[in-house]
Amino acid sequence: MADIQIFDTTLRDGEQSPGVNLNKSEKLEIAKQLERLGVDIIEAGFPAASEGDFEAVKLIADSVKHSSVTALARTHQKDIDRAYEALKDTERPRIHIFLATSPIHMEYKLKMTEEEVLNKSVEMVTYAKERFPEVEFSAEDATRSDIDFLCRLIEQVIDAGATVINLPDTVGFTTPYEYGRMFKIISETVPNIDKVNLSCHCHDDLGMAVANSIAAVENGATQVECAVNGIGERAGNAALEEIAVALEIRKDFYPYETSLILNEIKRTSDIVSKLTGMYIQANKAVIGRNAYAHESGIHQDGVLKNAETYEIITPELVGVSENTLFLGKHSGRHAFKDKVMEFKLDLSEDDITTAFKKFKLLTDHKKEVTEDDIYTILMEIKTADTDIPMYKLEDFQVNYGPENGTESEVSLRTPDGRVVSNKTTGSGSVDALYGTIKSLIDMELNLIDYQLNSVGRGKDALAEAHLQLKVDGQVMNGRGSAQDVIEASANAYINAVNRYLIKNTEEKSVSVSS
Ligand SMILES: CC(=O)SCCNC(=O)CCNC(=O)[C@H](O)C(C)(C)COP(=O)(O)OP(=O)(O)OC[C@H]1O[C@@H](n2cnc3c(N)ncnc32)[C@H](O)[C@@H]1OP(=O)(O)O
Ligand SMILES: CC(C)C(=O)C(=O)O
Ligand SMILES: [Mg+2]
Repeated sequence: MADIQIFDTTLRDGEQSPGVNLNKSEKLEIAKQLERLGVDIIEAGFPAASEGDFEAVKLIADSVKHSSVTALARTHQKDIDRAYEALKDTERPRIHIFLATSPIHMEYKLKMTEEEVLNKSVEMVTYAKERFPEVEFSAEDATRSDIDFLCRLIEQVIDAGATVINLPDTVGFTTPYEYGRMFKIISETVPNIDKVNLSCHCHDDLGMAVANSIAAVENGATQVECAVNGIGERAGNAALEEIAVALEIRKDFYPYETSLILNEIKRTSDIVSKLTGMYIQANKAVIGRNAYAHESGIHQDGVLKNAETYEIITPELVGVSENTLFLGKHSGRHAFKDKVMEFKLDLSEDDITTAFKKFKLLTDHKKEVTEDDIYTILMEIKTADTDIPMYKLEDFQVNYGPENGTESEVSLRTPDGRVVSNKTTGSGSVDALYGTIKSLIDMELNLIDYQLNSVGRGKDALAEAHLQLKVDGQVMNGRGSAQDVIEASANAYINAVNRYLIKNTEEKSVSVSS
């Protein structure tokens, strides 16, 4: 077993990032990639929070084989029962129970005394242990808790059957020295601490989540909780890729092994970024676009003479490669399939046929089809895997008119198979287009956020639009790509509406059958 267990919370704490809203198939794609990355534990969600979360955790638990799957629960029997229902068929189930231990959380949020928190924790760990072989207990807001109370509580929940004790820095308040000292005190004071794995869970409010996690490891933590691209509540969680690469590059200093397959990092980061719509800043450590670029003359000169003058991480280590050319206009299905299999996605023959058709269409317009383009196509196919009737863009036209406004005409196929059309005017191309689509859909639609990016470089790069749309009061993310920016924008808008239909149809069918 590796010295440090990697507990990935991208699908739970990561999904708590404002505006992130993944559906079941998107969560499954991310979970499978986390498994390929070699994470030890995947926190798949919070089953008691919603039917959608329950379904996603169950799907992941039933599909993932090489990582342990866990789910979050409050100290309520019904949360633990719900987690048990979702996880019971996975090979290595773990429950993750939490309760806050800081004075401010106990007094104002929970309205409980120290003794009540202690007794409830013991009671629920005991209850969970009758159902799960692995029980993780988190003392929420541990870094603002009284250390003597924390030690007393930890000792008792270990006696009740906890196998992992997590000490979260819930509000990103601590510093490396202070957090390390807390782990040291707990390791030296709690008499039965050697029976459990100690875990850290850091938030990045003061920009110290990764440094704090490493300080915890230096002081006895054997599990690190983190999220891909550092996503998570508020400023996010400690970034998995930064912790993994820091431990690897500085192994002279940190002699700890993890079971991560480092050259899967870039692929994992790309999937998470694409599906969550959370873009990665160019200068982000390890996976940012500029992380391996050398701009200034003296640096370029040094790198040409010896790359190690300015490069401590090689791009290959984390799977960053030149965005290589894919196949061309004259490629056949066999060669295409061979190349596509290199992405290691779980693709059916139907998926490959659909992807091949889209690839051929693209080669009609785009001179250079890259791996990124194909990846975008494959991700769209993988995550739109549903029989639920949806809206489809049939045709559109936008006529830019600076004086009388821009005119847009759109034809949509509705979920019940009709084709509806309308023409409206707006203040710009996207405004006009969205106004027309909105007029064709009988729901309350309000655009909250819209972003446009290019996939890859060059004038014929694919455009990728991401947006947030309030659909009948629920905030939905939408994503669309196309070679044309207007078409990508239309696809993203319709995608958000369709995601709403999928979410609500799935939730309805679950509550009818349960
Ligand atoms: C630090 C973290 O990341 S914690 C995880 C945060 N994640 C989430 O909250 C997931 C999304 N949440 C939800 O969907 C909802 O909040 C639910 C379904 C979990 C609960 O919804 P509701 O029942 O409507 O309660 P609401 O969210 O308003 O308030 C939370 C309640 O849980 C209580 N609570 C909070 N933490 C815990 C805990 N660990 N154990 C037991 N009760 C808790 C609060 O005190 C409050 O109780 P109250 O209603 O008696 O005042
Ligand atoms: C639920 C716990 C582990 C959490 O996310 C936090 O305290 O930040
Ligand atoms: Mg957290």
